[in-house]
Amino acid sequence: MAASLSSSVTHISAYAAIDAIIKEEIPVIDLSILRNATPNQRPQLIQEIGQACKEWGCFSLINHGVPESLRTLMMEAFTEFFDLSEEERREYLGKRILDPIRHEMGISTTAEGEKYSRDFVRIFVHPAMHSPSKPQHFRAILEEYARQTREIANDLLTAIGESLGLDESYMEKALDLANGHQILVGNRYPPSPQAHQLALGLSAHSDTPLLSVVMQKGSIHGLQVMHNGRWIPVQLIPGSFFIHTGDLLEIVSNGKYKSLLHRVMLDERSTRISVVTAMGPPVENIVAPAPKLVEIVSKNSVFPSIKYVDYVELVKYNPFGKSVLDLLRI
Ligand SMILES: O=C(O)CCC(=O)C(=O)O
Ligand SMILES: [Fe+2]
Repeated sequence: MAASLSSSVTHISAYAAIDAIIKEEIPVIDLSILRNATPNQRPQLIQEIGQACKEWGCFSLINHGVPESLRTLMMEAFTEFFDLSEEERREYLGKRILDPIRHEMGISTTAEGEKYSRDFVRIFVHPAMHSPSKPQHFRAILEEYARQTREIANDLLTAIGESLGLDESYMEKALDLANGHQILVGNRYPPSPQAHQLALGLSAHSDTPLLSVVMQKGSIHGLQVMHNGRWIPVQLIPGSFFIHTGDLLEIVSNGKYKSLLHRVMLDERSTRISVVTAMGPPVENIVAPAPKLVEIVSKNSVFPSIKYVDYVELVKYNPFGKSVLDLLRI
């Protein structure tokens, strides 16, 4: 009896363990299916995207249509940028938050005193296109990569709007995505042997814009996402993009889709490079909860209206050590 009881307990706990693993699998969305869906097929896909945004705030995107050759060229161009001499990169160093090209290097410290180490270059690529002048072909590659990833972000934002019950064109029109503000960031994280006692590449944060599209080089994983109170390492499917929600989407959705909290851990032996592009409305636009969601979801606005640039300034100069979304929440 005892034996059979214990074996059935083992059986149940094995299933529970499998269940836990399944539950922790980041959702996968196939963009080609969404783009080619018939009107009958679309609602199911919209629902899957909505569920991924609500439960996870992120998903892997496969069959996205960006050729692997372009992704590789973009990675190589950022790698070459980081390999330029300090002298050559100096003109972009440490300027103001709204400068079109901003480069920073080395170790930073959070408000809580946590140290983290990464080099990055952040470039505004739309509606006005900017690019460092080196390496030589950077601008052409950047322009094409930005265009293709912008199309992806905009298609997904339309679908996300639909998943919130908004009209098909709400996101595009209310947020003026055709003139939207797109940022491209190249990140380089150094290896960190245990003896250095430096574990973090980027401290826990959420991204400001609506939606982020992440690509990483090779299989050096380091990105982690907060899910149900735990940090989950992201194992990127080769060739996929990793998509996640940002603060402005949390505002537009009136709190229904939370902005994803994420961080990056350093690898003991290898340098990791990632390229992140994020899409927002034009920087002078006012961002507010969609009126329909205020009526349907809560009868109240969870957030006040705020100009995108003002939000960016708040994030940059926030002295409270608390997320700006939490400070704004009504
Ligand atoms: O390196 C990554 O995978 C993510 C970087 C990131 O979170 C950011 O640039 O905001
Ligand atoms: Fe981020």
